[in-house]
Amino acid sequence: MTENVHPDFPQNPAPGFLLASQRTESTFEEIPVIDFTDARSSDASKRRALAELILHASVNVGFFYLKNHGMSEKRITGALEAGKAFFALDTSTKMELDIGKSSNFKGYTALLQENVNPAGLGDLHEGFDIGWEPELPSDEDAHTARRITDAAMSGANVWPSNFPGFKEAVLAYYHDAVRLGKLLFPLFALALGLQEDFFDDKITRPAAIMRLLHYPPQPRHVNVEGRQIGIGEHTDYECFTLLWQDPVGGLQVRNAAGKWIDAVHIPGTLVVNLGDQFARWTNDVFKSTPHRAINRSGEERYSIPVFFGTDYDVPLEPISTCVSPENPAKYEVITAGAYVKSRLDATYANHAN
Ligand SMILES: O=C(O)CCC(=O)C(=O)O
Ligand SMILES: [Fe+2]
Repeated sequence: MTENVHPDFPQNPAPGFLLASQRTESTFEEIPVIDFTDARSSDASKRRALAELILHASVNVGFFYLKNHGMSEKRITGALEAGKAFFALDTSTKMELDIGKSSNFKGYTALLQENVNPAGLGDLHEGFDIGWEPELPSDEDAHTARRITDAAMSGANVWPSNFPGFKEAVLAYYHDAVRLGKLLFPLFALALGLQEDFFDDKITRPAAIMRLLHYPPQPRHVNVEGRQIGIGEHTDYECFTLLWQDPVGGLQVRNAAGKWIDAVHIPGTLVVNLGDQFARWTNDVFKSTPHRAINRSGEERYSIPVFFGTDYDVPLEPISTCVSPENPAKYEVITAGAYVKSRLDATYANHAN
């Protein structure tokens, strides 16, 4: 035990240990801000202290802001501008990349085409989705064997033709985000009382899905009891999400008392939230918290989530620190890929138009 680490944070926790951390009342009013500087520290006690902050945010809120995350502002602006230019194209050009035509959930989602909340009438945003793409050809060679067992939503990305610079700007952001995600996994492992490298062989070709999102202003007459909003109430499907949002605002997080807490824009930060793969893996010690977005600003809103799952062939087996004889595993074991695909199928099958 190092002096910076809380005594409740043992190095070799027993099975069931983290069940004691299960939140009972997530009536949070604020979303914590966590400084990520120590993620890159060579001092293990600093990384463990950071992991402890992440543990608390994960069991009590399911959301936190990351500051000093290290992502390049230039790349963020590049991806944002690329998204704005893409969404400004005419609808027929965008519909050439219609996600509905894709067998692996890649491409363009028109306004109201998606519906994350089955009680909703379609989500008031348009989007552009990509999945894994290697940064260097050698990344791909190293994982050829894995491709064979990949789930249905892996496979080639689609890109607009005659649109110079778009693919480069989007992929530059994507690879920055993947690097950041790969730094977060070891911290979540430490937070769960696991070896820091627990996820390493499970994220060789991570199921990182990136979306460019555009939320037009909410028309006043359409807000039928919240049933047609920017993105309806939902939980995310993967392990965690890294979200960049512009200053327009509109993201809200629901606490256990049913109160919507604004996840306001904090300059220089990214929002991290946990998803259902982690909830399943941790037997609900990490809970994925419901959230939604409503753009009431009267301005256009843009955001860029990247959803981080493990490699698609990894089974979501409950983690030992989160299971005990009194609290047996709640969820059936399923591969990460099969789980995410089932959720994506539902999202696109639900749409109201
Ligand atoms: O755009 C946002 O602020 C939230 C997006 C979101 O929750 C999602 O895409 O899952
Ligand atoms: Fe979400």
